[in-house]
Amino acid sequence: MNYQVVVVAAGQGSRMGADRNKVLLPLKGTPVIIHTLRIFEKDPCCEGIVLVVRESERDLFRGLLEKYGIHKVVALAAGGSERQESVFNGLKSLKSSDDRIVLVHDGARPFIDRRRIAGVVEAADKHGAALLAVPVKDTIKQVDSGEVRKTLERKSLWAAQTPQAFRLSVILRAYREGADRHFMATDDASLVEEMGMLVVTVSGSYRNIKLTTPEDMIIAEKFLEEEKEDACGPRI
Ligand SMILES: Nc1ccn([C@@H]2O[C@H](COP(=O)(O)OP(=O)(O)OP(=O)(O)O)[C@@H](O)[C@H]2O)c(=O)n1
Ligand SMILES: C[C@](O)(CO)[C@H](O)COP(=O)(O)O
Repeated sequence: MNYQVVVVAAGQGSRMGADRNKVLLPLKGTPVIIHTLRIFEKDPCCEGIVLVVRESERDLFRGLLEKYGIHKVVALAAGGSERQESVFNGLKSLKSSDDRIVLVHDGARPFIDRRRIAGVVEAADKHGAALLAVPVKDTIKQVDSGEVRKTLERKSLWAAQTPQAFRLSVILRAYREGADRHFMATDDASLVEEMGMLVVTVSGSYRNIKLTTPEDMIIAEKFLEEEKEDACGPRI
């Protein structure tokens, strides 16, 4: 099933502590964001990409798209001070009918695969809203000022990933209502949940990491090495 995708790349990358936007950092010599965009560029079901970037980096991203032959980006939308604002700007830039499926994906997640993209698109077509998620591996504690307040029951806890997929009418309404009510969320599905609508999960991958801190870059380089070995066979 065809879809369009909003890819957000307008963050500060403060937890990465790099000298630039973390999605511009190189992985095996190629910017993180290009690794991410290539997946959608090569997916025949992807009808178009809206890329959300900081105004100050608009020309830089345009140059990268040209250099690496990313042709499916149909619009560059303006990033905001929070991810939620960036996503909303991206959604408003989409030219699509209300019943079509749209994905929202973090530019900092370059290890998504087409099978899982198809799975979350299909789930959104059936239910209206879906996200990739994986069971948490650690025990999660609710802590206040260094004191444990509660240990959450791990078997019901899942870590949300992206892409998150929605019928366009559903996610646009969720973002508009969230803005009207000044409801802040760290992911997109939360805004749909806030409306009391069903959101379903699709099994994600532990490889679908969000590059957030420097350790994640080390893991990402290793993932790329493995992908290269798989493609070309193990090095003798
Ligand atoms: N105002 C923002 C904040 C985040 N993002 C994007 O949302 C994704 C997930 O956000 P996160 O990992 O938090 O990125 P940063 O906000 O850049 O990181 P940090 O919180 O460490 O500053 C990233 O691809 C980031 O570029 C965005 O487009 N606009
Ligand atoms: C959307 C997300 O990737 C789901 O886990 C996550 O909430 C993004 O959080 P961030 O602080 O904007 O990276």
